[in-house]
Amino acid sequence: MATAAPTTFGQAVIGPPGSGKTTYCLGMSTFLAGLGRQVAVVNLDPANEGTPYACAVDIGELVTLPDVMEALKLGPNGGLVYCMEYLEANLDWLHDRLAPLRGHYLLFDCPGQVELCTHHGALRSVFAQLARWGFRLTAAHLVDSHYCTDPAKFISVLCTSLSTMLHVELPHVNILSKMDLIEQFGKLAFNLDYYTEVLDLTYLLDHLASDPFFRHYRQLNEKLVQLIEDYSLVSFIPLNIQDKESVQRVLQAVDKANGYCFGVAEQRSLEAMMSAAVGADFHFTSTLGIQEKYLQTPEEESVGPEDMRL
Ligand SMILES: Nc1nc2c(ncn2[C@@H]2O[C@H](COP(=O)(O)OP(=O)(O)OP(=O)(O)O)[C@@H](O)[C@H]2O)c(=O)[nH]1
Repeated sequence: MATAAPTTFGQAVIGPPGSGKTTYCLGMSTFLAGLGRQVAVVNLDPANEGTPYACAVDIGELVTLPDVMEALKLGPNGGLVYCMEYLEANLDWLHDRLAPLRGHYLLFDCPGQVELCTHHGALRSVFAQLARWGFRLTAAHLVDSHYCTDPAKFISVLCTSLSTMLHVELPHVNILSKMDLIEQFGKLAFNLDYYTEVLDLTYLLDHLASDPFFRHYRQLNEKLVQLIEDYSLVSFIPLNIQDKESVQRVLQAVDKANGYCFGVAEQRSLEAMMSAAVGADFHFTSTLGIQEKYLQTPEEESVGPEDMRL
């Protein structure tokens, strides 16, 4: 009698270019290996030339962006779309490469082109096929946290995150990456939990209206914000990939989303179910902790750099 393939859990790591996907795959795979999970990273980004992690499967064996651009005289965007359509048409290649990795915990490093996750069909159909083959993936969607410091950019991040959630059709965790750099380009207008919980965006609209340029677009922004609030799906988990605590918080959310925490392995069942039950509380207190770590308080701001020296 044929034995059933072991359930394979993992993450599809997606997000705009430069949001930190490859760095996340390296950091998360190291963290998971430390926990004792048998982890493997699959590079599905044909633009990645040389990855910092050891690749168990590399799309570069099937198709590369430079080859496609040269052969078909396409630019980088058209080339990437073609590569993903090529992968979609050659899923048996992926199936064969993944077969020996059944039972591993898989991280898929995906290309960053935004339309692949918001409206183009190729990547979505790759994910759908993976689900049919029994891979239980969570989409780990990274966005650069410094967008929080600009209300207009934050609204567009919310729109992109929402359409990605609706399009990709996987259990989904939105992540604000590079928390250590959040205030690199300006101060946050509100506490961090305002941006992570996404509960009431009216204040953001008011803040935006103080800018003479955006005042003219108030109605448009109102409608966008209303759409995001009506769906009530988008929220974020802050991450600094160098900080183990924040990597662990992301992993908890990911494990909850794809059901890994309810599995039989590890001594985790009860504890994991409890963490699922108190998730809302935990998330709130953890955001406060992160705020204290990475954002300056008004008192600290009033102290000059000399005063802060020990
Ligand atoms: N300070 C800081 N830098 C980070 C963090 N995560 C990623 N980076 C940096 O951000 C830059 C982009 O990271 P990548 O991992 O290449 O981003 P990517 O999303 O894979 O980029 P593409 O492959 O172009 O889509 C690199 O210089 C990383 O070192 C973080 O948590 N903190």
